[in-house]
Amino acid sequence: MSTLPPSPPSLANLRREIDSIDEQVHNLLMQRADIIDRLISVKQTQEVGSAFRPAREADMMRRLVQRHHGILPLDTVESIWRVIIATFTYVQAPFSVHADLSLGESAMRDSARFHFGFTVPFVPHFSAQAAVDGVSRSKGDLALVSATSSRTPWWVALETAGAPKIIARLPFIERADHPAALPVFVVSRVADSAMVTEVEMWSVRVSGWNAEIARALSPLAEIVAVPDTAFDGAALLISITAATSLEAVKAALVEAGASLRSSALVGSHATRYMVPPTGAPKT
Ligand SMILES: C=C(O[C@@H]1C=C(C(=O)O)C=C[C@H]1O)C(=O)O
Repeated sequence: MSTLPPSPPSLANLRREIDSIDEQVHNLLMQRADIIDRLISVKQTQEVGSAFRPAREADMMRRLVQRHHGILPLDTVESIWRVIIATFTYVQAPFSVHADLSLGESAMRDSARFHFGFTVPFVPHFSAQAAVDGVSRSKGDLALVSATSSRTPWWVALETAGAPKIIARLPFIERADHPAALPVFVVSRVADSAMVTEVEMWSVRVSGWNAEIARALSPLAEIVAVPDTAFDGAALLISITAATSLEAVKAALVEAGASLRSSALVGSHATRYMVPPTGAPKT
């Protein structure tokens, strides 16, 4: 005698399961929000510029990727958590995101919306300098500027004590097919204790800058350069990772024929974190 195969669950039952999960997710988010009041007083959020904590956020995003599995796309989980985290930061201390649109509007807008959602106000600017000025005038706003190219040496404005600093590089989780892949620096004022110092960002001014020197330096460090005609030189924004040192980069600059005029630390961020493209075959 053959037994009948178990009948598949009804659509109505599956929808009841989904409704129950949605309710739990919503309740948990409201519980998460209930913690904010207590967090504000413990963290003294109001006293130090932005409530944004780059070290904590980079760590949370990495753990999210590490525990994620299954058919739900990583893009979706990452964007949901970016909106959760950015909105909770905003609820602690309202801030705006000032974005430089001068190098292309759509990619920058995608990055801002992916990383900060639609609740955090978006303020468009037509130069990196203007976006950074917007942050300098504010208490806890953030600026988003390209991390790979620039028309002006906007980072020079970060050299003074009390000026905002580069605090993060987005996306936190890099991959070849990232939906908001534009490499972006976040500039803001945050508590020193909240900074990640794995990659230091240095503003270095040199004279005698040319394409050959840029080529000689490229294996050693990532550099954004803006020519400075007054000194036949350049304003450089240099990433110093654990694999190199400012001294080594300076020595290579001099070796290649440039002379150093000044250097100043203008921020730091977490080590870049790469995952394979979504759907890439496992190796
Ligand atoms: C909640 C905090 O503040 C912000 C919001 C976070 C969140 O919602 O998880 C995480 C880091 C901060 O940018 C915190 O500092 O822990």
